Amino acid sequence: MDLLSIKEPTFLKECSNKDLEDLAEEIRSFLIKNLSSTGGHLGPNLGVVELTLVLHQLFESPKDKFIWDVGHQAYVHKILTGRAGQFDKLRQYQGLCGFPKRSESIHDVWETGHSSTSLSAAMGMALARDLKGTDESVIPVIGDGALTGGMALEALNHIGHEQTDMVVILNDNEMSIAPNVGAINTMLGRMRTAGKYQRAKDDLEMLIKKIPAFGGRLAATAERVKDSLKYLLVSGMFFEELGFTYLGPVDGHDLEDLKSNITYANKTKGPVLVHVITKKGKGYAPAENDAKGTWHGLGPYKIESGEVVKKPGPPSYSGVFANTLKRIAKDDKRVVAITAAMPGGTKLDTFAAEFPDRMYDVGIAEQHATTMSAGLATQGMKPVFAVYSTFLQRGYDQLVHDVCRQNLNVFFAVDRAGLVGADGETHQGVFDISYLRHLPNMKILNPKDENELQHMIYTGVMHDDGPIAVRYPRGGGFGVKMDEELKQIPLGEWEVLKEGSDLSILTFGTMIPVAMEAAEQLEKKGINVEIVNARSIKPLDDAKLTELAKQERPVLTLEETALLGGFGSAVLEYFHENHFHSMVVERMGIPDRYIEHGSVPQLLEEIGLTSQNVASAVEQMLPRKRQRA
Ligand SMILES: Cc1ncc(C[n+]2csc(CCOP(=O)(O)OP(=O)(O)O)c2C)c(N)n1
Ligand SMILES: CC(=O)[C@@H](O)[C@H](O)COP(=O)(O)O
Ligand SMILES: [Mg+2]
Repeated sequence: MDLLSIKEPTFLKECSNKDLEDLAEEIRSFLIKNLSSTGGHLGPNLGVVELTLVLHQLFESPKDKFIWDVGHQAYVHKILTGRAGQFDKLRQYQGLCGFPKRSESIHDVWETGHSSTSLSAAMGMALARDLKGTDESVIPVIGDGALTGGMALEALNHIGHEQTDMVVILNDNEMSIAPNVGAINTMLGRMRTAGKYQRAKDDLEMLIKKIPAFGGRLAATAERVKDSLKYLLVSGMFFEELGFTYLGPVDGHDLEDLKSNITYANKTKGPVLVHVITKKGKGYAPAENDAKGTWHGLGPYKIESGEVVKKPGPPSYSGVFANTLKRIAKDDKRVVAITAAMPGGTKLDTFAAEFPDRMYDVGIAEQHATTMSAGLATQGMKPVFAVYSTFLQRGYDQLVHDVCRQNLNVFFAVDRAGLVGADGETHQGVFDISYLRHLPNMKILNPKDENELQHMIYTGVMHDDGPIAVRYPRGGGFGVKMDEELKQIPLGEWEVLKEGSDLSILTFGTMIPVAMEAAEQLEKKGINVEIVNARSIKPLDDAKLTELAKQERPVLTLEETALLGGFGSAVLEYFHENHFHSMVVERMGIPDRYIEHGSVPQLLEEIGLTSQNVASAVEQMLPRKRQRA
């Protein structure tokens, strides 16, 4: 079948299992071929081909609602709902989103990207259904990794209590990005190997019903026998105890097993959890045999060899972070590294290789990681929580209530700070300055390159006056020379990169090269601007700001972060609070909207964070300054 001809999934109703098997093969070839050029989340999607086909055959999307947790595994769903033709632009500027997107299709009823939200959203939809008296099915699909997220457990607790009709599909492939971790994963392991519990339970109930009723005593005893047998048949009846009917383990690549169990689940009152066992990367050997998580999400690759196309270049910021932390941890025994299910992305897996007892992967549990770090700090340890900017949002109250308010020495290595590109709206790391800066006791540093990063990592570890965050972008540095000796970067001290008297551009990190280019363009017009590396976001460099104010020097702030509450806001606040009311200040940064997927250069162009725009902003400011003179 030509996948590009699919407009709606209704054709699946007429498909035999053989048709579905053929379709599964086509979909796998389509994914392997297309993603070899575009990149994307190949492993997760290869694992859910049969599951997605069965779901769309048994249910009526969008009346029946599929909620894909994280949503990185929704490519098959997108193919079956008429979007195969858009995969050549997957995760590209103005192309197909890598996650469910309600503006893309009526079949995308819930947007995801961050983990562990599906059960809560599903509960909301199910309660609305019951209040409206409609009869659609609500089917969240959550992975074993996403199940380690606290939100998922909060939702299970509530759903089980309310006994709300819902079919929860637990897609268990024993993998998060890396191999899954935690006690729940271990429990699932026991369930994965246990027999077909549900059948045994039904048979048992049938048997008990046949026992002649010699009065309640025998029946009551039989009931107790059945309940105790549960614990024999399936270890850790975690879900049943929470009020779910547990079905499983189900072979997630066997169409009949999937159909019979999901059909049974949909006919069962109350919440049902179908424990589906899948193989991540199914059907493509390099992805199937992926022990580390390389094939979870990746760039282009060579199909035949499975060789990932590596772009040569300087070391990644994440790599510099991890290497520097290893160097410090050798002598500083206080250092403990923490990740929330991102050992590979943060490169803490390399730290764990050297210090296996001093790196903790807590699962997709940023809230727990943040407060556990606070606990470690109370005991004189130096916790270093490496976390993507966007995922640290998940631990906001823990940042406020546990870390900053108690002024504890926690070091946040905020990775993927700034635009990340292909992952789009849900992953852009553009809010951390806004959500960290206003917290009393928090300090924030941002390096101009990988050499300054290594010094800031050292500064972060040595800092012993409360919490500190060092933020750095996704990808590689500039290939600058790395100093031999590590030194501390003084907080509240900026660095003049280029002298100039007409106007000062205050900027940091990835925007410095943009400012430098703008300065060159302006010099050709006889305009001489100063460029300042405002590497200390909090505290600001008060002396420098006062000097600029006394000179009544116009100031342009430039940042690859949200304008609202960002660095430019801090500068404005400073001038206002110190009554420098005549200062001319303009700010350039991320506007008050969500930035979709695309390459970072394309997104910067769309937003207007380009050297040309910086140069024209400066030119427009200067006459104003002259007017004031
Ligand atoms: C709050 C949050 N933290 C971390 C991530 C990064 N992340 C994306 S997918 C993933 C693993 C998901 O594992 P699982 O749910 O089992 O899905 P699978 O990839 O195995 O299909 C992680 C940690 C995220 N998306 N959201
Ligand atoms: C879906 C998800 O959240 C992760 O797979 C994320 O896409 C990883 O991002 P990096 O590729 O920047 O590590
Ligand atoms: Mg998984």
